[in-house]
Amino acid sequence: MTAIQGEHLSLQRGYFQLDDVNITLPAGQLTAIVGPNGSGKSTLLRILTRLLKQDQGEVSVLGKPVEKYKRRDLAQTITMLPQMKDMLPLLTVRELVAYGRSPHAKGLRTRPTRQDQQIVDHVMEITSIMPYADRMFHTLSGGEQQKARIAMALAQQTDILLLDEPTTFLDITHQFEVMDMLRRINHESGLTIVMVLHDLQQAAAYCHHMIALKRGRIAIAGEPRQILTSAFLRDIYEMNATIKFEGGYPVIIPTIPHHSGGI
Ligand SMILES: Nc1ncnc2c1ncn2[C@@H]1O[C@H](COP(=O)(O)OP(=O)(O)OP(=O)(O)O)[C@@H](O)[C@H]1O
Repeated sequence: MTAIQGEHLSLQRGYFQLDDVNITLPAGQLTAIVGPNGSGKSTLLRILTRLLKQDQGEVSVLGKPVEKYKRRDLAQTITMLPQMKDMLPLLTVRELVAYGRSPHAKGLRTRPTRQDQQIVDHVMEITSIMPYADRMFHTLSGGEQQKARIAMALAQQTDILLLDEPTTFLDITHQFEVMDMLRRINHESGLTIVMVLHDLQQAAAYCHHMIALKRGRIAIAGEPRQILTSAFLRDIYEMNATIKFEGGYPVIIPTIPHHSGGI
């Protein structure tokens, strides 16, 4: 089953052109969208979530054209967590997570229901942020903040979660903690998770499916361990490297030119 389908998507933004992109995001899987800086990853995510309108092409979400969704129905189906730098609200962690329930509020009701509270508690448990529930969000470390933001997105209880660079700015321990957590949630609940990632090793180790963009076009898509090759790195990132699998984990070994007199 397909979670999101984009057909012949094009958009001109200044000098940048997203050019006839055809994309299929499988339901119930972890998908990585990768590609060099400025290749159009965030632009594509924003089109897929109707935050940006394409010049041409169609997007369908769970088989239904995205423009046929009422705003509230779409917010109950799909959520996108933007990059971390975009958000620093003056709320407690619990208030922030509860904010994820807003698409489910009935009428003008602003007070959370008992069910809302149970969902908020549940997502704070599974993201291990319960100990910070009453702390102000801005006092948390980067890794704790990212888990709180993910909890807020999970509280929205959508079928599809899109994350723009969920591990950027995190130290290596927190990067793996977040990736492990997302894989566990996908495995346990079948939530469709789509992430823009810069770390190709993590993308290949954790994701079922990988889509690479280059200069506004889809360069290649497929099973990450199959497509992550030296040719992939040369064609898409213009770098020379070899790839080894150590204990099943892909390791990129760059070819570093030797300069006389260097280290
Ligand atoms: N509002 C805008 N006006 C003009 N150009 C824009 C606008 N927004 C984005 N762009 C350009 O579109 C291109 C693609 O941007 P986008 O943010 O989608 O790339 P990205 O692949 O997500 O990059 P990164 O990995 O650096 O986050 C970039 O060259 C960017 O400068």
